Amino acid sequence: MWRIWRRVGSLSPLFSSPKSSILRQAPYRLNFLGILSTENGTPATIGFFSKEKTPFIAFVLGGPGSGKGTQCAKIAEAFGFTHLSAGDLLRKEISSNSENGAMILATITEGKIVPSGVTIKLIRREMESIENNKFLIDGFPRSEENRIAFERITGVEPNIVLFFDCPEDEMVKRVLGRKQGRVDDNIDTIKKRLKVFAALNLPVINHYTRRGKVYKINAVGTIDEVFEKVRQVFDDCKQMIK
Ligand SMILES: Nc1ncnc2c1ncn2[C@@H]1O[C@H](COP(=O)(O)OP(=O)(O)O)[C@@H](O)[C@H]1O
Ligand SMILES: O=c1ccn([C@@H]2O[C@H](COP(=O)(O)OP(=O)(O)O)[C@@H](O)[C@H]2O)c(=O)[nH]1
Ligand SMILES: [Mg+2]
Repeated sequence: MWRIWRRVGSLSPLFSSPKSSILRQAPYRLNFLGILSTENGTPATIGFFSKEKTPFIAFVLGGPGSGKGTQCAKIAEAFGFTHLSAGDLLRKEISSNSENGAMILATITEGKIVPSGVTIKLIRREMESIENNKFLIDGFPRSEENRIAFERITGVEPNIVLFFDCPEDEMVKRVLGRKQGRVDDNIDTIKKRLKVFAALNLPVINHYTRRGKVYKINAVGTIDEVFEKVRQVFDDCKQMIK
């Protein structure tokens, strides 16, 4: 059984339940390759959804500029995770002139959300090609539709969700100071992204809060100060990270 028990710590004010299961205990599930896999593993599955290879997944969420990417880089280094930034994967698609490139560019420029199928395909491709069992999925899911599609396609839920909680004025300041040449790092797009965050992304965080999976982290402070709080979360979760 894929059942784990989580310690409840002072770090996790959003916990609604002291225990949760890694996987929803569905009678069957589809793996990334579309192979039907039963609870007891028959027929044999390939990829992540065989029991031996089911990865530990942390979704890393928060508004634009809350520090997701910065903290993910530090978590990856300190705890051996593979960092998958959904935004970076989409930007790579744009620069590789893929068939969806123009649509993705227009969507990002407007601060809207790329269709779930496109983003999940990119995440899936990375997860299948990387030999690691610990993934940080940064900036995804950004809507309930994203979340439901991911869970339907993979048959799994994230083990934990980090939520970087940051005041809007601080997020705006950080995004405008980012200087990475991004098409969406301008005041007009940021305003739209903040609205999209409140309308579509917060419901995802609320959903996982109800599932007892969210670690809410105050994102105000220096990068190192924030990372100390993040480190405590991952130290706390060591038992459940394979
Ligand atoms: N704790 C922090 N304090 C000040 N600036 C930060 C902090 N964390 C990140 N930044 C800076 O803010 C900008 C946005 O950070 P980033 O990690 O890209 O956020 P996100 O991925 O959530 O949009 C970057 O320029 C980054 O260097
Ligand atoms: O799952 C995702 C992740 C990103 N984006 C798009 O890519 C942009 C930039 O995302 P990223 O995570 O890079 O931004 P950040 O929050 O780090 O500033 C978002 O505003 C969306 O337009 C998306 O559509 N789906
Ligand atoms: Mg980012």
